[in-house]
Amino acid sequence: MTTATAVASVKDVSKTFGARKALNGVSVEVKAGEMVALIGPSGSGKSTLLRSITGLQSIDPGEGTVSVFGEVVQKNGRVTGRARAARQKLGMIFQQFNLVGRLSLFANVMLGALGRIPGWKGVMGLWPAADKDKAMAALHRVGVSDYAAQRANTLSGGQQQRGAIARAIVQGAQAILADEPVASLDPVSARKVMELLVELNKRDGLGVIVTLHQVDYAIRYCERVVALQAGKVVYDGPSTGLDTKRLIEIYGPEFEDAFWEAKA
Ligand SMILES: Nc1ncnc2c1ncn2[C@@H]1O[C@H](COP(=O)(O)OP(=O)(O)OP(=O)(O)O)[C@@H](O)[C@H]1O
Repeated sequence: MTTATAVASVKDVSKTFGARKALNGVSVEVKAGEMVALIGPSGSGKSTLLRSITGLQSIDPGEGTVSVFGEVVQKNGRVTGRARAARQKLGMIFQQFNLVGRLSLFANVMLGALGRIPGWKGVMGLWPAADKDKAMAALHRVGVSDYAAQRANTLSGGQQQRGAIARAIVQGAQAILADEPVASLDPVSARKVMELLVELNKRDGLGVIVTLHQVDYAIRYCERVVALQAGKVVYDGPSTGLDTKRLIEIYGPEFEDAFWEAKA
């Protein structure tokens, strides 16, 4: 049953690329305040599922629907007019950070507020003082306020990713959707980013959906895990329920590679 407070409600969603079904009848609901890891072997459909929720990827025509915070954002294979407003409630974090490299970290974080600032003011740098304060507070919170004036492309990956999280905070996101947020980071930076996501979930009540290559992180940081295999949900339950047998079933020959940090 769909609840109005669900961050995302995905019902019977398929997505076909040519002859390949990236998603094959997927149904998942993530409630507000949950922190859910999406795991599965390479090509199992994790990113496609996340992109379908954000409306960046249209789903196959048919019965499948995607709702975000109670608004239907995909129906009959089409992204609806509600998707844009719903997306505003989602802070998106990507593997490659998606900051504007030539802009300062501060300006990048201010871009999170752009949805609320008339364009010309944003372009001229005439940010309202309250938003500037908010941006600095967000940078401070994620631990990179010392780098506010530095160009984003001169920052380390971990600093950039924390900046991207600050941008989501300034945006006023009610949930974070993170696609492989730690895949390009060293283990220490990766842990800091995962701890930040946990903190936003536990302290601020933000829903978090995070795709992860490394099962270690899913088990350590997320209470619920949804595992995909060839576009189908093959596990949806507590991370504590993922024993070796299950993981071998999910990953097959890639099983050992899924424990990236343990081997490092
Ligand atoms: N735009 C596209 N065009 C064609 N095929 C695509 C496209 N996007 C995804 N696919 C295919 O859909 C399947 C699922 O891809 P997806 O990126 O969702 O998997 P994933 O689980 O996120 O993989 P990875 O862990 O390697 O990032 C793959 O077979 C992929 O090649």
